[in-house]
Amino acid sequence: MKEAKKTLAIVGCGKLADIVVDALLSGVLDDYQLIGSYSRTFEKAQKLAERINKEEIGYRCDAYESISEIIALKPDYIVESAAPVALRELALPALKNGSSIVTLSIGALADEEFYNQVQETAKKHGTRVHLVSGSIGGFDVLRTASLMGDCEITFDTEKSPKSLRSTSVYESALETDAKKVFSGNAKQAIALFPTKVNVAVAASLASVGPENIKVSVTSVPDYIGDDHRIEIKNEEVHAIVDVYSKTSKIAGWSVVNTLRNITSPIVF
Ligand SMILES: NC(=O)C1=CN([C@@H]2O[C@H](COP(=O)(O)OP(=O)(O)OC[C@H]3O[C@@H](n4cnc5c(N)ncnc54)[C@H](O)[C@@H]3O)[C@@H](O)[C@H]2O)C=CC1
Ligand SMILES: O=C([O-])CC(=O)C(=O)O
Repeated sequence: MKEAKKTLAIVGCGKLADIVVDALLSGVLDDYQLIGSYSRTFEKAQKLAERINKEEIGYRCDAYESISEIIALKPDYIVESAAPVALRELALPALKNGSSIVTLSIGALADEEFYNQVQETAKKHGTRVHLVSGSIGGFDVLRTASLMGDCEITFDTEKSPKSLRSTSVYESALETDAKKVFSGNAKQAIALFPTKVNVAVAASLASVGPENIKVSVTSVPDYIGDDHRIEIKNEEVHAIVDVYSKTSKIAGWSVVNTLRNITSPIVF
């Protein structure tokens, strides 16, 4: 018997959400139907819903004006592609109401109390939170190496000063001189760059925790894209996961990959 399609809603209708819709429309996510969208700006949610509706693919997607309306829809999965504050707002009520979450804004989980509440709520209600690989990868080796025993892990990012312009570390000298603009742990990093180092928190959650990973961010003039270099060592294993990406598209595609994995008979 053919399984019923899973229902999906998206919170945060920007560049990465658009990649999920591209995948839905091109048939790469045939096990899902996108039934609801929400974004801080209602027009963006409407625009995303219209992309589904104009194809006349046998169901409708509606745009909503609040996270609570999305939760009330009770979709099987909610894709969060907004910002850590949105994950904070939606996680507990959604998980309680029977929706699992696929999230990009993993930074919200650097707060241990929130992490524990999310974990307990999901467990109690039979729901799950999927942390996507985003702009990095290698969660398998990070989790496995840290299971084996004591390990050390570092996370070093290179970015262009352009992507730091909206942050407190920005100074005009960054346009001409390379500079390490942050050095600390993942909890401190996400507090300083709320939507730019979700990856560092993700790597820490897969290994030693947000306060025990050494994170640095270096600004490099005219750098195009982002490079994230993760290095983990224990007594036996020494692994380096280094992901360069020209744009953040890889993060959108990682949501698609996770959604496919959820319904796949063969699971990575
Ligand atoms: N884990 C990872 O590797 C990565 C994670 N991210 C996360 O994904 C998020 C989305 O990335 P993009 O699509 O590139 O950003 P974007 O700026 O193109 O789109 C985000 C959309 O969400 C909306 N939004 C922002 N805050 C919101 C809130 N509190 N409630 C509802 N809607 C809200 C914005 O209005 C915008 O339409 C980022 O903010 C970041 O937190 C981004 C890149 C990589
Ligand atoms: O795209 C990237 O390189 C990383 C990023 O924005 C994040 O982790 O939030």
